[in-house]
Amino acid sequence: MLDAKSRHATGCPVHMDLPGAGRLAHAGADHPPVPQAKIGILLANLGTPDNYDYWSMRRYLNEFLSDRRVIDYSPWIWQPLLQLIILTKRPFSSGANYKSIWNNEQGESPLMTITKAQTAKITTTMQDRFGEGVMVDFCMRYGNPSTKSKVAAMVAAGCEKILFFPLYPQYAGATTATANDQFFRALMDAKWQPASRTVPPYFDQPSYIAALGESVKRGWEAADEEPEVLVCSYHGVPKRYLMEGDPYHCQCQKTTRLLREYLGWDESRIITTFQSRFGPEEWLQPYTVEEVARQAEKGVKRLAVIAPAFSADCIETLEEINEEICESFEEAGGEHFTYIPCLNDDVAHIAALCEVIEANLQGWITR
Ligand SMILES: C=CC1=C(C)c2cc3[nH]c(cc4nc(cc5[nH]c(cc1n2)c(C)c5CCC(=O)O)C(CCC(=O)O)=C4C)c(C)c3C=C
Ligand SMILES: [Fe+2]
Ligand SMILES: [Fe+2]
Repeated sequence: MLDAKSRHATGCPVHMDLPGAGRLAHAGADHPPVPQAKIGILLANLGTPDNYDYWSMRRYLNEFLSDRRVIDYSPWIWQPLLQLIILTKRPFSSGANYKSIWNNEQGESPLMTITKAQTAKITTTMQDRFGEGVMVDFCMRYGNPSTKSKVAAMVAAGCEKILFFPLYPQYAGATTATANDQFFRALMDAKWQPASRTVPPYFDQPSYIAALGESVKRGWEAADEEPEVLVCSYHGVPKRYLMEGDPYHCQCQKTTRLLREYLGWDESRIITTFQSRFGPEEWLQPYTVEEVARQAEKGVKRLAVIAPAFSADCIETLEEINEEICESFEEAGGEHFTYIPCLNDDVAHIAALCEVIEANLQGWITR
């Protein structure tokens, strides 16, 4: 009869160091199942409501706007304002905006549909390169699928290493850092904690800039008449965050410069602006909605907007840029407004993201 130690050794793939399929689960009364070792690549985006009704919107906005990386006021002051005023009104107005862009066929928001498409394509590329030992999935910082549930699923599937990739080209505390915080919180629950890495911002990756540049060229070709000015509209943050050391503003400015250099344009044709201001504080300037009106007042008739901070089209691009910002330009005398879509699951974008992933897998796996 085997004693406990040798029973463990007979079945446990880690202990026995069995190669390949030999690692498949041994389970018994005296040992948990141990799956084949894998590397997990977990993509992360911001999150989106499950639906556009009041309660779905309220749940989502509550989680989002209670995050102190997003709004850093003292909870003693902020929470009463949020719970009693903002969350009684905003779920209705934001819900109506979401309804206008909803993917009714799949019953989800565009951000969800696009993130799924990106994940499917990245999975194919990564498994072609590295085989079945690599597992790709996505999670959201707010709402579903939660970061916690996806980290738990990767650990249960045998991921002994996880590469966590927040899909924001530019770093911001309100996006990249809070996604990473949530990832590390999820790891706190793991008995067997995987080795983990987070992917740094990739705004200066040449293949990302080239993908943006090619999408601008396509936008120029598709426009009825060639636009005179390109506005690079980034999601805003309070100006105070820049003054307190957040590099987001600088990385946005540099993205525009690299894009301009890629296109070979001079500075008069391309502008950096910031959108989606929220609350009474000053945010990064110039505000997109005001700048497009100023351009029209200066005589610009044909203007294009691109949103390089978003890896996928979402409420902020499909609704805010295409409607509110377009209206502001046209009301001030502008005639042709072109919105250049986000890179989404475009071939060049997927190739750029896979290049970033592969660079960050160095030392863990090679082709
Ligand atoms: C209130 C403060 C906010 C900060 C700071 C902020 C930063 C920030 N956000 C993104 C990307 C996205 N934001 C999205 C939606 C969204 N953002 C805020 C507020 C702040 N964002 C709100 C209240 C909402 C919800 C919609 C609304 O009620 O207006 C989304 C879209 C999600 C979707 O479902 O489509 C994205 C993506 C970045 C990149 C950023 C700072 C760098
Ligand atoms: Fe936002
Ligand atoms: Fe700067």
